[in-house]
Amino acid sequence: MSGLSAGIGCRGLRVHAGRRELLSVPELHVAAGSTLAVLGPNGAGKSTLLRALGLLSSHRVSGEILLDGRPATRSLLRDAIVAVLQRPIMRRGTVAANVISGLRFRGVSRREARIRAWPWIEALGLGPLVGRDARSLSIGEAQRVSITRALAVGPRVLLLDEPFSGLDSTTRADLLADLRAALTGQPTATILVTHDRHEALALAEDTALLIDGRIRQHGPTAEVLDRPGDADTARLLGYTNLLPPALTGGTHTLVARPEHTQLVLAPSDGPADQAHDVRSVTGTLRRTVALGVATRVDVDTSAGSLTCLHPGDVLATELPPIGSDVRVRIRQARSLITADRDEPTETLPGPGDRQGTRGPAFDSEL
Ligand SMILES: Nc1ncnc2c1ncn2[C@@H]1O[C@H](COP(=O)(O)OP(=O)(O)OP(=O)(O)O)[C@@H](O)[C@H]1O
Repeated sequence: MSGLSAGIGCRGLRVHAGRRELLSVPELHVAAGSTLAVLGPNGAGKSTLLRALGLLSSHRVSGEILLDGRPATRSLLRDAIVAVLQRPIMRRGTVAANVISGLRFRGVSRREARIRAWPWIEALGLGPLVGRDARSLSIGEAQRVSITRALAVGPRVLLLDEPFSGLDSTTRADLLADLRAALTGQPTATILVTHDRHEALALAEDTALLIDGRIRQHGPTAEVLDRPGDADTARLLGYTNLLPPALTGGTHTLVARPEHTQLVLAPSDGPADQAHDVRSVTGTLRRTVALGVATRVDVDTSAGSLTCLHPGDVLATELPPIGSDVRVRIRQARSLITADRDEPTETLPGPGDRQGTRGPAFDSEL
């Protein structure tokens, strides 16, 4: 492999449906032994990218798919790639039969397949389920079987098309952790497509943000998730409050997460009233929604709407009436980075805010 980088990638990849360009990726490489998350909203082109990488697209595709640095053919890719889809497909028979079926499909004898699959069955905790009828499994169990089947093949390339999206949060967290552990040290190049930044954080060293068929940002996951480059990527990453200079009196557009944006409910809530203090903006209270674990408060400002999130239940008596003039305090915000990435990232720890301000935010999903 001298001079060629092991893994999968593409060069000048473009996908069209009729005249519409669905995807344009000038260059992408996922090295053997590493995981890339492709994070994007619905319709961004994530599945289009996976299908194109497997040369399985039904659309017009141009450019090169590279396997270990060389242009790949469909048959080379068929041998190299295993895909796990959003909905697990279980064949008739037991869990054990399903796990070995990927190897059997590739011509491995039943005996050899059992020997090779067993460490993966153990690693993914499927031991107690091996004798079960695979069609009687819950969706979480079936997805675990589907991932184990893929890993047992020892694929050079593993494509994961939102396999965790139908799972409850505990099942998803457990499976993500087990998969990450299982992939560690393996020579597999893995691509996870997802719309969930928490999955990217849990599984992938690197993340690419895909919006409208183009990669807007690409780099180490923690860095990409915490440094939105523009309003679209900020929204994708949970920085849904946009604070232009006209609103804050500052010099850069800032973005903030709802959980770092709160109504000033009492004077003791902090010194948020200095002139031009970017931690404080004014607006009109539009509505409040009790979410159980938090109270959401929407505020209209001269530059659009802001969402505030207060932990726990805020009593109605503590909240000003709808239509009141209110002040909103921004406890942490980021400057949108520019293309040259030299613009300073502005982080604003609020008074008494002891949270770390670097690194990805492990905030709750709203
Ligand atoms: N035959 C087609 N003609 C026109 N547009 C198409 C066609 N097939 C797909 N598209 C469009 O391509 C875009 C990308 O679709 P794709 O399924 O790759 O997105 P995605 O990021 O995987 O979305 P999701 O998260 O919703 O699955 C979408 O806007 C979709 O409407």
